[in-house]
Amino acid sequence: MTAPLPTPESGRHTVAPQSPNHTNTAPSLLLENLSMSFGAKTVLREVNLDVRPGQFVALVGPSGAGKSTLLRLINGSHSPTGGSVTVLGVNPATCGRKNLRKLRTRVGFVFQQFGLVGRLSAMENVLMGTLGSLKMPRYGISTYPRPLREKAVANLERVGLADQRFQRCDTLSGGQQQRVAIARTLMQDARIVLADEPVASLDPSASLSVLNTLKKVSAEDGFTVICSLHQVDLALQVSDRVVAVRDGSLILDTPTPDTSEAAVRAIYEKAKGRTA
Ligand SMILES: Nc1ncnc2c1ncn2[C@@H]1O[C@H](COP(=O)(O)OP(=O)(O)OP(=O)(O)O)[C@@H](O)[C@H]1O
Repeated sequence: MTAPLPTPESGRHTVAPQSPNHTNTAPSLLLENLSMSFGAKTVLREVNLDVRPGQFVALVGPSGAGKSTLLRLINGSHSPTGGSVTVLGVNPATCGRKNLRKLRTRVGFVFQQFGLVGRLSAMENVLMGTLGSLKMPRYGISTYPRPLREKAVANLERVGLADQRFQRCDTLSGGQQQRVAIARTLMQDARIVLADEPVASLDPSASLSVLNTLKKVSAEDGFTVICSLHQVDLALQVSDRVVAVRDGSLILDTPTPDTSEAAVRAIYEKAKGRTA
């Protein structure tokens, strides 16, 4: 059953589709009139967005549109020059260092370049996802508490890599490495995962496999995903909702079933036309 859509307020992109089981919960992410400038350059303009728990949002838009900046604002790596970000009920720009550290344990990040330690095994990289919650640094798998080791194996199983757990990460394929990075994020029990072009360096088949893995585990655990992607076909295959940014403005916010590949591709074509 599809949840009814709220009536959009005039002039604002507001709540789009909601996860059917989470219709009355607080948003995972709320952006209100969010603006960002670097010096004289305005990169984001008055962005409004309300994302409910469990949604998989594909963030699309041409190069330079402001997608990574948006993810960095959500993560608290940048402070906005206007408006506000509320993530899991917390404003990362004003919550203070201690609360920001706490918030980041509940916000996972998946990067284009995986962010793994190549000379370490898949298992140890996954265990490193728990370091934020441990008091002491750890050296080697056996120095992690047993329940965490069991959880790491379970998470590697969930992403289809239990058999490769002792393999060095730099000997895994790109798609496998990104699935290790997802398993590492699962160790945090994150409630929201920000993925910045997670499949940009992978071939189409590995890209689909990684995104399907992310979708599967997010559905199992009920966490929210905000995933920037340039591959329009993949964005439409895996997301519940498509949000497009162009020149720093949010220009499309729609349930995925209500849009088409042509409509999303047109956003890129128009940008190309302007710079041609
Ligand atoms: N720290 C910074 N200082 C100055 N300008 C910045 C900074 N970070 C980003 N920008 C500028 O902001 C604009 C948006 O960049 P951003 O990386 O957010 O775009 P994007 O949509 O993620 O692009 P891509 O798809 O190519 O990754 C670009 O013009 C970029 O040069």
